[in-house]
Amino acid sequence: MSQDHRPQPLTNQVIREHLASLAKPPGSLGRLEDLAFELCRIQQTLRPVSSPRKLIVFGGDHGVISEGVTAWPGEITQIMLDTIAKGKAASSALAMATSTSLEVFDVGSFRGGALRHQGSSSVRRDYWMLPGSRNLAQQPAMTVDELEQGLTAGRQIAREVAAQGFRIVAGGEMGIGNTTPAACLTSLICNESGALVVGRGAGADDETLQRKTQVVTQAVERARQHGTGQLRKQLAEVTGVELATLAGFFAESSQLGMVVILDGFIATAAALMAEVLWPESRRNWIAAHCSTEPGHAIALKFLQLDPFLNWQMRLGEGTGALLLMPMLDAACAILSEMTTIAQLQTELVHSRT
Ligand SMILES: O=C(O)c1ccc[n+]([C@@H]2O[C@H](COP(=O)([O-])O)[C@@H](O)[C@H]2O)c1
Ligand SMILES: Cc1cc2nc[nH]c2cc1C
Repeated sequence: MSQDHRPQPLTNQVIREHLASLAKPPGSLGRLEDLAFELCRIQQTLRPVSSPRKLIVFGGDHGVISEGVTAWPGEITQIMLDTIAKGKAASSALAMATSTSLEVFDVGSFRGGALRHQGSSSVRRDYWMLPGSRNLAQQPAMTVDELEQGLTAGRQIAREVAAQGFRIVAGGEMGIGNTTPAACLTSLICNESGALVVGRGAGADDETLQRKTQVVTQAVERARQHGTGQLRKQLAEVTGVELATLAGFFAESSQLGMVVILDGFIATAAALMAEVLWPESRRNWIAAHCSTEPGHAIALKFLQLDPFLNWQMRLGEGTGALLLMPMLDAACAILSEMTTIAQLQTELVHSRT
């Protein structure tokens, strides 16, 4: 009889027993043990790695800003993408501090098309596809074909990153106005009211918040009219270019076996889209933190992800994901360096003889 030589999957039980066998009271490293567990489970080894790692920041603009849903002008998207690539933004600083590679893609800023063939910036524009999404208060933000193009671009970028040898990836975003489509997607997918998922984004005042809630509520109502059998049509109504690309990136990164670190509210809204399009993509995801945007906790609960940090952050750009990187190193270190309780018992016996 021929024997099956395929490697047996590493079960959750084996991982738990291994963590319990290390030289400490069982469970005493708290959430660090949960993080170590996740790395073992995803990488299917008791000696996981936390590097090499890379953050991709995806940029896009949003036609809906003409409704007055954000405190900032759209031009800031482009300026911040350049600032991140030049090493002068929060994400650049944290990527440097955590030994994480960083690449910036403009996939849909208003002016990206005009800048596409200028080689002077380190922002990549080879996947640029649209001068922003359309105003989702008035019409579908994207066509189904455009949504598909965004998803495909994100999947292609994930393949590039995997081919470069990265084992841990994070996806971040930069897009003035993008908490509006993120709130729409969260409301639509998690079946929650607009009022519960809308927040102040990058600093909306009371009036802006009220307008934004109305815009989100109405757009989601319109999207729902397509019916659940028309998922892509529903999503295209209320999404954005960087969100679509992120969704493809998250889904394909899982498919390729990389560990995916999720960032804030917008990144998680893109992850929601990936999960409904490619169910079980979430198996390779780790939620770094919970943003102060009220929709974020709702989206994470839907994905059954328990965030590791709660640092009252709401910046985006992948900053929350970057903050978790040193903790991934810590989780790998306990697994590779610690001795076992069994060893302590042996030493105890020796010390008594
Ligand atoms: O990551 C988050 O949780 C987060 C929460 C609020 C705002 N942001 C960032 O702020 C921008 C969107 O805010 P807004 O108000 O213009 O929709 C966008 O560039 C995001 O990266 C990010
Ligand atoms: C300055 C600024 C930086 C950002 N980074 C991510 N979103 C942002 C929004 C603003 C406004």
